[in-house]
Amino acid sequence: MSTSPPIVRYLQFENEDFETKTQNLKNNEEQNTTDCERIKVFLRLRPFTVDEIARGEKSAVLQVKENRISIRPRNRNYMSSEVQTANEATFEFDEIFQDDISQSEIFKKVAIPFIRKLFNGQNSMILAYGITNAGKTHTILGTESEPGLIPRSIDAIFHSLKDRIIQGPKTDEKESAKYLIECCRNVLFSAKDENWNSVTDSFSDPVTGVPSLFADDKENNISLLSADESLLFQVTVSYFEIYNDRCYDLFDVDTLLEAQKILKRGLKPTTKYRRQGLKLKEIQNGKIKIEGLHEIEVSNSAEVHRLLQCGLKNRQIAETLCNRHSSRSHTVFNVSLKALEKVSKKEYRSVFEATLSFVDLAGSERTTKTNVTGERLKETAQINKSLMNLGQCLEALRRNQRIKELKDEENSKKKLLLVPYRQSKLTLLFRDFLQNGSTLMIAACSPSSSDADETIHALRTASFAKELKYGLMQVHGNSNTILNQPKHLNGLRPRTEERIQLEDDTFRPSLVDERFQDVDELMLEVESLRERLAFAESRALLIESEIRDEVAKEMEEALHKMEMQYRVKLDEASQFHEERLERRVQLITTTARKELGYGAAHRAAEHAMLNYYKDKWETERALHGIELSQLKQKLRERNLERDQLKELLSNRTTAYDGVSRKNVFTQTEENLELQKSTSDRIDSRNELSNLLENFVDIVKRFTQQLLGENVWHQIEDKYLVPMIEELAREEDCKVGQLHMIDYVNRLFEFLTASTNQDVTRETGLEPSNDENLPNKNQSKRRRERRKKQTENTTEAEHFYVQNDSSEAAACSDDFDNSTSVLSTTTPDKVIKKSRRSRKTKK
Ligand SMILES: Nc1ncnc2c1ncn2[C@@H]1O[C@H](COP(=O)(O)OP(=O)(O)OP(=O)(O)O)[C@@H](O)[C@H]1O
Repeated sequence: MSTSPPIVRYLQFENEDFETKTQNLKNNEEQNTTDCERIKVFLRLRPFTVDEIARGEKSAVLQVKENRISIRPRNRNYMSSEVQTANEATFEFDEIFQDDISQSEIFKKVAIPFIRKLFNGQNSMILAYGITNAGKTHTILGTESEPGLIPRSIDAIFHSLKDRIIQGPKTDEKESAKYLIECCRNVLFSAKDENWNSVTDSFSDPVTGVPSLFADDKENNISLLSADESLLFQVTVSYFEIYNDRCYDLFDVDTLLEAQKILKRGLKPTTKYRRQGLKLKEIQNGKIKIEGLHEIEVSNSAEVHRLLQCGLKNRQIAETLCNRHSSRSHTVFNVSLKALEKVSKKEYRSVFEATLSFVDLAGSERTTKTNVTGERLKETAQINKSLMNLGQCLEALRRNQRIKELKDEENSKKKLLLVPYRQSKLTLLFRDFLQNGSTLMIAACSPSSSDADETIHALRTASFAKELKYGLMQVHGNSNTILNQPKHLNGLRPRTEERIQLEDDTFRPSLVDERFQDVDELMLEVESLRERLAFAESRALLIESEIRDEVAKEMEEALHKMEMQYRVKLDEASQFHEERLERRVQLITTTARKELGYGAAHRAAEHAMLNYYKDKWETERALHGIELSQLKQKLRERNLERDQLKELLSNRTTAYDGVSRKNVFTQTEENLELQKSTSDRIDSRNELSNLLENFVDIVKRFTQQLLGENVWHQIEDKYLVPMIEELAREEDCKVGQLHMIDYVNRLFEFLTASTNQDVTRETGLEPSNDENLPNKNQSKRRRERRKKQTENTTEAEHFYVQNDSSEAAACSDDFDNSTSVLSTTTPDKVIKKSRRSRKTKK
């Protein structure tokens, strides 16, 4: 069972205590000062892998002598002139670990001095650098059977501190740690990852008594890792990765929960998986803080191992779901110690805070060699860029350091190089370590000849680091930590400032450094402004799209409303027009029915009248025809009688002599002729006058009834009066008869045409084409009269007229028949004969 750790109450440092503590810590530090003067670079040569042996790879390592290594380049053309000439590249390091060195030896030589520094309140960083597949992860993390630096260091820390580890006050962060572990356990269990228990069980747990890696390791002499006996410690850990120049928290619970869901569906790459990138923020004195990074307080190494598994799982899920290649990111694992001193039973005061960072850099590789494309190419480019930037920073630092070391007036005036920390997140975060902190670099080296060129390039960069010396050793300070500074440690601030004051006696940064710092600050500000701008732009875009959506929605609603209104109006209008049309149809139907009845009666009367006059006309005409034929017959008989008398007379003349007889006969003949013509004339005139009277009477009635008073007067003036006058002038009764027949024919023609036109007007049929008709003007007048009537009529009347046209046409046909009968009874031959007879008479 675990004993509950004491609750810490933080107190302000008192100045006297602080001085004493500082002196003690400084003494402790002195023994390590020589180690910390410059960045140390170790080279670790890995053995050939199974694959390489299978491929029959040759070794690129020509020679390893003490701390020097010579590598044969694969392609000399890419190398510097020195290497080209010598056909080898030689590098010197602080120490070279051959391929047979064990993980525990590496731990002893590399990590133990840094754990000591951590206990003494010094920030430090262990950095694994090298090309891909060179053995960096193997060194930093190791495997289950061969744990690397991190698990061993954690184990060593907890083993050394044992029961001096205390728990801080309950914070949200602590709660989230428990939650994270729980989530992680669920994730791992759901993934049926059996490594979980086996990995965690293999490490020590001081509380539960699980044996430590170092429990029986007398050789390593872990007890050397001693910390001030009077101090208690709080341990926190954090884990993050830098992928495509963005920071991601590997202890992020949300991503784990998201992963948990995806795991249930089966782990497959998906575009829906999005991780929240963390922002870098500048805090006091130009320090960089990662906003939102989880720092989890831990009480035993088993807990840390679980958390480490959580982080690795998170990374693995991200790799799988984002279809990312393994180790394409830089990972950083931080272990932080807060040293506390007990001042009373329940009260503690903070002494220092320090962090040990383990950095596993992604391996550089040639894109042309691996033929990567798309997202993989972008990853590789980002990795190469950040590593190149790291190399540039190291080179710039080395050159600036050399200039400073010369202490020559002329040289010191030379322009110092600007160290490009801000060109990548990696160098920006490690700036303090590179400038001031205690750093150790492990250059992982592949022995394979196929990797020789890349190895040479990486080792050259590493060798730059080797030459660097720390500008300032910050003992017990927390200024170069890349972790967030907890608020409750504000009590340490006066002490830290005082320490910096002391350190200023030994080292005062040059004006150039200050200027650089200004530039750095400005650049950081520029970067933060850029980020704010990008955020503002994305926010503006979001707002714009929201507004657009809103406006579009409003417009859609308005249009819909309008459409509905118009629909209603349209329905109303169509209903109104339908009703109106119906009413009109009804009205027209009613009116038409009425008008149709009246029109039919009217036309029936007209028709009956016409028939009556037609019959009468026929009778009269037949009568006059008989009379005329009787007269003609009489005329023929008289002529025959005369011819007989003439023949008798000539016979008698031949029988008697003498002129006197002839003269007597001639005289008698003339007298007879005169007598005969006189008696004929008297008889015919009486008949003719009777005929004329009847005729005029019929025409008058007919015309007045059918065509009107005006037409009658016109006929009277134009035909009847001239006819009567001519007949009166004509003494010859026969000629008078012929004239009368002529007049009658003309009058018939006129009447026929007038009647046709009248009927046509009423029925809508075409008028006659006879241009010579005398009643043209009259017809026109009739048309006008009819038009006036039509204007006053309603649509119903038009409707009636059209529908009644057949009846009118039938009426017109009857009249045509009657007039044609009349016309045929007055043949042209009679007229021609009368004309001939008139001519002969003249
Ligand atoms: N010292 C060693 N002893 C035995 N095997 C090793 C050693 N170093 C590395 N290996 C093996 O070499 C392979 C590559 O190692 P590792 O994954 O650590 O390379 P890396 O540099 O981290 O690669 P990357 O940059 O791609 O992550 C692994 O299979 C690992 O087990």
